[in-house]
Amino acid sequence: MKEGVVIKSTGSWFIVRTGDEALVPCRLKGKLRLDELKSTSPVAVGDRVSYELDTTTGEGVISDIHPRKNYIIRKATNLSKQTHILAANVDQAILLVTINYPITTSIFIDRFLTSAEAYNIPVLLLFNKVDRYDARHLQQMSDLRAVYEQIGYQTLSLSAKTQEDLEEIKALLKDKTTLITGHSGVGKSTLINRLEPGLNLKTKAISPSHHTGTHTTTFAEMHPFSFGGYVIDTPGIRGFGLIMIEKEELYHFFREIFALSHQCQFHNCSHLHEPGCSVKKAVEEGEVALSRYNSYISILLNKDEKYR
Ligand SMILES: Nc1nc2c(ncn2[C@@H]2O[C@H](COP(=O)(O)OP(=O)(O)OP(=O)(O)O)[C@@H](O)[C@H]2O)c(=O)[nH]1
Ligand SMILES: [Zn+2]
Repeated sequence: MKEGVVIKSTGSWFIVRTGDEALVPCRLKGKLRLDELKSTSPVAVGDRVSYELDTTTGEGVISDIHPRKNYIIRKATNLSKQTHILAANVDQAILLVTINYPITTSIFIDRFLTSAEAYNIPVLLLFNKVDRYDARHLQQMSDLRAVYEQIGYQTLSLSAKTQEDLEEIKALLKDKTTLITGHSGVGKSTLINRLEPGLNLKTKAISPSHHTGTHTTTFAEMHPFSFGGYVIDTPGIRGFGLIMIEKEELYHFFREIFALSHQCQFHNCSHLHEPGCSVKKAVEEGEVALSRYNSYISILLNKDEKYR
């Protein structure tokens, strides 16, 4: 029996990378396929697996998935009840944000942070395209960075296109498995190519016709860094549905709101309109960012369906 890490999945075929860096095409053993009926594919990139190698064909059959440290799931399609495991065993995530070209909204950021908080995955917020910003954009960026730094998220700004020195980012990625995400066109492929020039991921100018088909299931892909570690690219994924989170629990994943909630008059306070709500008081006093509170309300009241 051999072992390796799944670095690519098409749903029925998997590429497994072994300790000696060989890439083995694998299929799933029949029994594993039937097991998790609710999932469109029981194996995801980042999974550690055992497989039997057929030495005549060079192909493997995956017989066992090792226990996962964590995993990220989303709905298989917007309409489906089936889930889709996007990635497993993720150490951290990078959310690539652009103030403009394209605009990344606060609600989009907060939705992602909420998911990551629920999965217990640390997030680094990287603000890209600083070379293109005017004074007003730069001010917006530093305001936004302050909002997230204040609640304990690490932020950095960069230009994936023009910046010479990316050592600070490399050091943060080294020997870890990092999921990278962000709107289409924020520069994910550009950044990954700069970090690992041999990969040659396709980049493209932003087009008005977005690939937002509701019936296509997107698979993530994992690329090894020559300096150690992996990056998981999530092409065309617009966001992560918060499918595991009950409304009553949502505030647990807004860390600064959660921290204040213990002081609310009612232990089951939703922080909407209850008297004696310490969260609303903190928003009024400017201690909790209004944008964060608004994101909380939007998600709670389902006002941002299109960001799913
Ligand atoms: N000016 C400037 N342009 C950038 C920067 N980073 C990326 N771009 C450009 O933005 C466009 C989109 O970049 P991509 O790397 O394809 O974006 P992506 O996030 O991979 O997009 P998807 O693959 O659709 O998810 C390309 O034209 C890049 O050259 C940057 O730091 N500054
Ligand atoms: Zn409250």
